Amino acid sequence: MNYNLNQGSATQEKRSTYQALKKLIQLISNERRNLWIASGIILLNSGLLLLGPLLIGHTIDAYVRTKQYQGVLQFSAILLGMYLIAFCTGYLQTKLMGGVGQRMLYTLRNAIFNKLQELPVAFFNENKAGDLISRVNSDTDKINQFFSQSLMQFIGSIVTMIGAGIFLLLINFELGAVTLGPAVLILIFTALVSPWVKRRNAANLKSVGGMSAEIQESLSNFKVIIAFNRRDYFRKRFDEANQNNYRTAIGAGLANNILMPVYGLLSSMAQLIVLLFGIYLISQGEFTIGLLVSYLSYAINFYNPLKQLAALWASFQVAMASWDRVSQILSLENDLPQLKDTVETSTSLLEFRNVHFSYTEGQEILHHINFSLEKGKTYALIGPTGGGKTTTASLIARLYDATEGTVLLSGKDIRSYTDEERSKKIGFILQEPFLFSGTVKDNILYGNPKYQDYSNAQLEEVIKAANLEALLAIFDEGLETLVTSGSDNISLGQKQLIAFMRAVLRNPELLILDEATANIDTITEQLLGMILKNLSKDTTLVIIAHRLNTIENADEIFFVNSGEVIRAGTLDHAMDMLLKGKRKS
Ligand SMILES: Nc1ncnc2c1ncn2[C@@H]1O[C@H](COP(=O)(O)OP(=O)(O)OP(=O)(O)O)[C@@H](O)[C@H]1O
Repeated sequence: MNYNLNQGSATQEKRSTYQALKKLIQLISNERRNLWIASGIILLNSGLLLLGPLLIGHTIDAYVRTKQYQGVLQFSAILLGMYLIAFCTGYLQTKLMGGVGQRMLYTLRNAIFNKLQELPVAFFNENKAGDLISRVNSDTDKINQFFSQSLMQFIGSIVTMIGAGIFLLLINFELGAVTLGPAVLILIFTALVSPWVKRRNAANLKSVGGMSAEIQESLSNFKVIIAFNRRDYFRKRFDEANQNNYRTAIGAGLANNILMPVYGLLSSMAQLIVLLFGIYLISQGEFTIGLLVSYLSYAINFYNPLKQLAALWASFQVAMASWDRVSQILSLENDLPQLKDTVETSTSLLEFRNVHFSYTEGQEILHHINFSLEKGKTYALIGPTGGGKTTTASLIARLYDATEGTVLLSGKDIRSYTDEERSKKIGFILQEPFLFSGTVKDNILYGNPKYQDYSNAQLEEVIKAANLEALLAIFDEGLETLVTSGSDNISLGQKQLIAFMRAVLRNPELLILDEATANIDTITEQLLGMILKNLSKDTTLVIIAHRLNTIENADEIFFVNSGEVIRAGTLDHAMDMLLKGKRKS
């Protein structure tokens, strides 16, 4: 599966705006009550707004022209009451929708974050963290802004327009038809430019994601940048990303505002038509001044919301473009599905059967691999850089699935285990261990529910029983040693020790160490060797190492080169192969 969100094919389905909107609305389905109340308020407000001109027209014709000022005062008081009700209900509606928007934002961010947690390693290889952060933070906020600030105005404007349009046609059909003529032009124009507006906004959001990715990359690599004095290089890259964002923002701004002047012009034209045609009708005795005043108000009530819609339409298009980016993530599926229980077909703890693997289609990294690992034995994977050791280990831990062939764990297809079952059986100490902010204890217990509620004293007992005591002693404050964000207060070797303790305490059946001792001094390395030796006799070890002394106790050595895994026999032979880069079948 192509997980690259910035390549068209990662979008699972091309959807119409209607379908996209329908899916988005589903997210706030539990807000039905609030939405109904808000909609009721809109209807009430629009009704009051539409009743106003009728009352004003009636007041002019019935009381102003006949100079009955008491009637004028009475109707003015009614109008004032109506405006006050509209003010209060408008406030209530803003409050309701603000809450709906924030809850939607909360749900949406949770949904994306949970989806990100479900996705496989391949997804994170293909996408930059900065772009993903921008989708989680900024795109969701754009959707929230539309829902909390614009949606009800949007609906209110449409309701008022429809109501005003009906009044215009009812009062005088001919005049109404002429008045509404420019609106038809506006509709056609809007329908024509909308896809373009959405594209401009999508390009802008993409550039915001790109800029965020640049910032993230330079911030997380700042030491290399400073050490290599490459600040100018990153400044230039950021400047390019910023310029791109500037260009696309101008494009989006223009697109978002293009409707405004057109709406303004056509709305003024409509009012001019009403005035000219209305005066003509009055001169013919078919219309009254009061009716013309009402009529003009309705025309304004029709075209003003239309102008407002032009602004709201832009916010709608931004929200839709944001939703496309967000739903792209939500519609992705993990391409490492769990198979239904399969039959046991191997007696080994782990077996690679005719395994082929490619990260990218057409570029095979592992070719036709066959080997098996037995319970309680220690295996070493050696070979030149880029030969495929980490890839082989990643397939053992099912970070990826074989493109062809099968990996069997305890005799069954590795794909038939749940993530929980598999991660319980297999421990993987990565080349670059990652630690979370917190304490050494938090990091050691990460992913280990068994000791989660243990006190420090109890945990220290467990650590002692696992022979890890000497490793913990390396940390000044023991279990309570702080690991700060980015874990810069801890050396790389110390990080590897924490990752080591984390993996050993989980007591897996198969433990993979990928260059796990590369940054550890020889004495501590010997200590780790002892700890590994004292692991349960049933634990199988897979050690990837460049330093050959690390693997001298291995029961079997595999030489991994050019995507092939070959039994290397003795350590001397393996060394010979490594030195000569010789390939042997
Ligand atoms: N995420 C990835 N996407 C595409 N290609 C990859 C990816 N990771 C590794 N490769 C490629 O796969 C090949 C094998 O890489 P791998 O990391 O398995 O080698 P290795 O033997 O572990 O190297 P080292 O000793 O340097 O850790 C290399 O050609 C590498 O470029």
